[in-house]
Amino acid sequence: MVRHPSALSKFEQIVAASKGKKIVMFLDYDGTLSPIVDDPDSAFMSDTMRRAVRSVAKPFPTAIVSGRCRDKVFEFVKLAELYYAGSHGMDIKGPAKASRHNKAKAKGVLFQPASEFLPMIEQVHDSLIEKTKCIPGAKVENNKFCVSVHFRCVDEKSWNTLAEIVKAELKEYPKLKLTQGRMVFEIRPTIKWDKGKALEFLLESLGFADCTNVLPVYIGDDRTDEDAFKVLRKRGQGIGILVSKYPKDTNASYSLQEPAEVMDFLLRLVEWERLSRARPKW
Ligand SMILES: O=P(O)(O)OC[C@H]1O[C@H](O[C@H]2O[C@H](CO)[C@@H](O)[C@H](O)[C@H]2O)[C@H](O)[C@@H](O)[C@@H]1O
Repeated sequence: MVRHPSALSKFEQIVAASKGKKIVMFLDYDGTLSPIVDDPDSAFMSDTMRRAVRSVAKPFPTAIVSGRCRDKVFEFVKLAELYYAGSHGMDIKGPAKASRHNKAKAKGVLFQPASEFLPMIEQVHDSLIEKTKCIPGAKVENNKFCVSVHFRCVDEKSWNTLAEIVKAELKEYPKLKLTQGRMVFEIRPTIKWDKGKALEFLLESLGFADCTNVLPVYIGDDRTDEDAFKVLRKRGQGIGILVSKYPKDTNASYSLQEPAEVMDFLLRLVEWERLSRARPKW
């Protein structure tokens, strides 16, 4: 498998592609801004990473796109000036306050294409809490429009049993589907909506629909981020960056090894923007 070039070593190539264009940043949370840890409730973001994200969001409109529910990812990130797309893009909200990025339409935008699924997701969540009690280490997380069933702390011998419990539950809900992330089963509505659609929705809300003068940059580590990388490829516009230590099959064009490198990349972008503003234009 090919290792995609490092977004740090190809930094000049990336910023050259942004000439005459507005960069819009899209950042996944787990595994991208915070390191992967055993307990999903302890996936804290460092203060230095928070400062880097805050700095990048000043010159560039910035969105967090996560599988987590929006409120929870906001509790971790704590930056009110950002856009948030929680539940794999099914819960989108813009900053309440006006900023220089948000044209009237994007300010306070709220979009929840799966709201009819709320009661069903609640039911599945409650039922899976009961049914997985017999599997030590299993953790069921309510992500509002989806449910995550974690097996990172489950003995490998019980992975199949847990998968069977989840699959059996889903048989009762044909309108829900099962996908897999990093040591987690993700239960989601079957609607045609994902992180890629959320990216397109946010670009449109920001006033960049059908524009050629925009360069979306999406950084993510998980399978669900591939939907966004695919959208960028299809548009022939934007930069997809996969966070991974190992070569993977991906639709991204560049890679970064871990959250520490993501932070370096964000800070380099901030510095490049500062210098390009200061440079005389003749
Ligand atoms: O789209 P993301 O922001 O990357 O969210 C995807 C899932 O991330 C979380 O789970 C993952 O990170 C946990 C903490 O490091 C880790 O324990 C778990 O094994 C990973 O799968 C989150 O808890 C899930 O709800 C998200 O769907």
